[in-house]
Amino acid sequence: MNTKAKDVINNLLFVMEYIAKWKKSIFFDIGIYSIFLGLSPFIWIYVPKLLIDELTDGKNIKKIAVILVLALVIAGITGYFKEYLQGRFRMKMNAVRYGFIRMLAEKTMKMNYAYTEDPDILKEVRIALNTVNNPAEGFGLVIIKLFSIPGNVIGFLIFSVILIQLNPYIWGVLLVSMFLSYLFIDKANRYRRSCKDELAQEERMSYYGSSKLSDFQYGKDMRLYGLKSMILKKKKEAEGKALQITNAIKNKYLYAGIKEGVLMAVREGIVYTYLIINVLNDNISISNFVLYTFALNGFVTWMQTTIKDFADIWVNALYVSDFREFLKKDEESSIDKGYNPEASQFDIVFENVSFHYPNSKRDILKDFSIHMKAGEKLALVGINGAGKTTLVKLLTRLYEPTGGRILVNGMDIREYDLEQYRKLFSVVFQDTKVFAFTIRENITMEFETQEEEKYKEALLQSGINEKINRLEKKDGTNLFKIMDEEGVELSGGEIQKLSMARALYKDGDIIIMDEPTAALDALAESRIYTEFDNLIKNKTAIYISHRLSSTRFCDNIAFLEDGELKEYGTHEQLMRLNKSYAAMFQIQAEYYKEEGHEEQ
Ligand SMILES: Nc1ncnc2c1ncn2[C@@H]1O[C@H](COP(=O)(O)OP(=O)(O)OP(=O)(O)O)[C@@H](O)[C@H]1O
Repeated sequence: MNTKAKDVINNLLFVMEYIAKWKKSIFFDIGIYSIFLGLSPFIWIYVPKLLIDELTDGKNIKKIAVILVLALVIAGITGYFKEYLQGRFRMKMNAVRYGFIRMLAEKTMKMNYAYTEDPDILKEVRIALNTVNNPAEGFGLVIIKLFSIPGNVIGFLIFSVILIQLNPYIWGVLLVSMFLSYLFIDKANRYRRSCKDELAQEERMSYYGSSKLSDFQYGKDMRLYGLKSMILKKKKEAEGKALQITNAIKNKYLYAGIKEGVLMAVREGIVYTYLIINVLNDNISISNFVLYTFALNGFVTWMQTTIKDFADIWVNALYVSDFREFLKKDEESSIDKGYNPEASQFDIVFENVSFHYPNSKRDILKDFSIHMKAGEKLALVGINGAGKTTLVKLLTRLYEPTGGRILVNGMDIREYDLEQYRKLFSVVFQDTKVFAFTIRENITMEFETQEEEKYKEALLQSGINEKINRLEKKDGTNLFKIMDEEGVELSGGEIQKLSMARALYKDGDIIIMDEPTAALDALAESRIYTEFDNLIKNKTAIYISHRLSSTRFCDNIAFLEDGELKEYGTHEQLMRLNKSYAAMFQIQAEYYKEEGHEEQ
């Protein structure tokens, strides 16, 4: 068996495995539906023959009426059940498809974070999404075809028996034409599949454009910088290319259709000539002529449907490969040994750590070493782009060092169970993201708040309670108007307070604050400074800030320059050293004196 056929079979087994897991009853529905589908057309093949026989020979009106009524009742019942089963099946098919969508979403979340900025991987995400998102493609189509193929095969076999009785050669002609039809459709299907990467690329650009145009968070920049026309142009260009690709695909199917039409003319010509000659020579009765013509038509329709079903299931089962390939992508923990970081305090060691981002050769960190004792509060300072946030990303295992290692309580952080390890951290990011959920949900990140007291304390300590108290629905207010027209938008400072509340509620054992007060007003900032010890308690903490006055309440200061640790010590030691840190501090102090804010 060639590898493609093996892939198709493995993929079908994969889909069936999950159907069995999530919606076993589908198999029962398939069985019943197949019987109805396979047998129902025979009513309309045999009924005309029986009627003609009765009309020409028996002429028994009662018998004719019984045949007709029985046929109509059976046709009505089978028709109803077919519709009913189809409707039921579609619902179940969607339930299974949603399962695969969830599987994809979970995988994307577990995927190595570095992949999220790799354009090739993003294209693969798009392709995998296409495989699950559209019910008429990929998984959806495979499941639908699994539903109809058995019935079609039953019908095909019964038609074959009738036709072989007529003439095996005629049946042979039909089979050959069926094989040729399959080749025509398969060629078009293969062409469509060969376009998937290119199409996904253009669709991604088009989707990016639509999502940004309709995302009100981008609205300000777009309006003020007149970005709308540029984005629309890029989107239109991508859509134009996508249309070109889909048009070329459509033409391939059109061409397959023309070839199929010619084939049909030849096939029908041969078969009808044969039948007519036999009727004229009295080898076939008129009622059998009718039976055979109906059987022929039925067989051809059946054949076409079955061929299309097989060709569709073949190509769409291959799309399932894209999805499965994506599931195999590296997850975040390369040497995860599943250790649980159990302790009440944690020390952190960066040991000769070097790092460059994927797709970039520039070393952001160079041989960086530092030792933070358990409970130590470290201020990380340096100019823009020095590598401070990158250090945090490495410590929280969003990226892995390209050289050296990071130890927490003496163990290489990659050996910890990732989920348990991440529970250690309460991080306030510079660019915290909030979701279109309630304020409470945005803080607790839980469906139902687990610790009410801790939650209330976090609201108070972060200062976000003042905003909440002014809202009619308090912390039940939704953010943004995307889901709720009464939703609110928070200011930059309020988002920062929310982010602080989120970190405090999480109550991680290691606290990281990356510019936590950059958007806060002077009062809110000073409250964070005075409350700092109370907020951090005896936990290990990293505080990144350009406001050097904030470094005063940290035990040590690490001054980074160009990815290297240039100065390290207490504020007094670095001031005595009188180098870059001291110079920076003096400049800020001067400014504050001039502005009339006495810093020291
Ligand atoms: N995903 C990325 N891919 C490539 N380069 C990146 C990426 N993220 C950051 N960088 C680069 O890494 C360097 C260090 O960035 P980082 O955010 O760590 O600096 P920082 O010291 O926190 O700066 P700031 O004070 O402005 O916040 C920057 O030059 C930045 O351009």
